Amino acid sequence: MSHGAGTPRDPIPPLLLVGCGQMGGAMLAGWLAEGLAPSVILDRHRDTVPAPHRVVPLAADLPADFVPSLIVLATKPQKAAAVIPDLARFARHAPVLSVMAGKTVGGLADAFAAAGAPGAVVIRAMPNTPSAIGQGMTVCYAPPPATPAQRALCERVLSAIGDTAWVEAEDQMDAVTAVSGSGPAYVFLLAELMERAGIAQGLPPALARRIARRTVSGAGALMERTDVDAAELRRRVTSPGGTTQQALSVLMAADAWPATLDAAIHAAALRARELAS
Ligand SMILES: NC(=O)C1=CN([C@@H]2O[C@H](COP(=O)(O)OP(=O)(O)OC[C@H]3O[C@@H](n4cnc5c(N)ncnc54)[C@H](O)[C@@H]3O)[C@@H](O)[C@H]2O)C=CC1
Ligand SMILES: O=C(O)[C@@H]1CCC=N1
Repeated sequence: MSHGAGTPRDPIPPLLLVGCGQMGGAMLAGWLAEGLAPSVILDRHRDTVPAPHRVVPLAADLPADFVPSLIVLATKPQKAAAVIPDLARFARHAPVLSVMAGKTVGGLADAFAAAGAPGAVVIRAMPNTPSAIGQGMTVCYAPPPATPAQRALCERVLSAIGDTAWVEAEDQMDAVTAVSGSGPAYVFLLAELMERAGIAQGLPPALARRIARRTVSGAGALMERTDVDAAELRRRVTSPGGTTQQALSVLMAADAWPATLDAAIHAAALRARELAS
């Protein structure tokens, strides 16, 4: 997130980023754009990072002299057990920020303890992919052992790539995951379906694609710049007896979007709970 010309900030503290796929890569892009202290990325599927950062394919290749301020865990939840033993030596000195869906701070701290880092502090965050352009939404949860300084460190790192919020109850992270973690996919699906429907209505594919994408991004940008409720912004498009009202009578039928989105978000939250184990 830009902090304005003429107000240079210290770089984001050095990170050990473990897992640099879709989400880790999106966060890294955001951090690189904001200025990141020399950091190390562990992922055998990532070839390069700009200097002075380093990428290593295997935990055995992690530089012995590297002292990260924060370990960002961004592998799939199913890989957590495999990767944690290699990170224990770092977790004795730096907090761990897990962005993995479902995985609880207690379960992760236990895994670090079993791997030889009994005092490891794990903080959870649920970011989303617009972090790549500083437009992310990240919600965090810190358990009681986390110090104010450790919370502030996570806030510094995550606020560099978008908006942040904190919850006091860890079980809310599953609902957050279902709304804002997975949420960009719902919005991209909307663009996809609008494009397809435009083509079905006879538009040239390139034009259908362009107007669908621009409508979604323009509506998002408009919402970003106002506190007006989404429902009111919707009403402002809806002329009585006009075209939008006809469309919304389909979309807003009780068994249409209201029920569908509710069921979708419920399913995602349930899945997050399952991923805990
Ligand atoms: N994709 C998204 O939009 C979001 C994902 N997340 C979370 O982020 C995590 C990663 O998800 P994605 O980036 O989508 O998955 P991904 O599959 O794109 O990335 C995972 C990366 O981890 C790497 N990896 C696997 N084993 C490793 C190991 N032992 N050491 C180091 N790196 C290893 C893989 O090579 C891969 O690049 C998941 O836990 C997910 O719940 C959270 C919010 C949003
Ligand atoms: O689909 C997933 O499980 C991850 C978590 C939120 C977004 N992607």
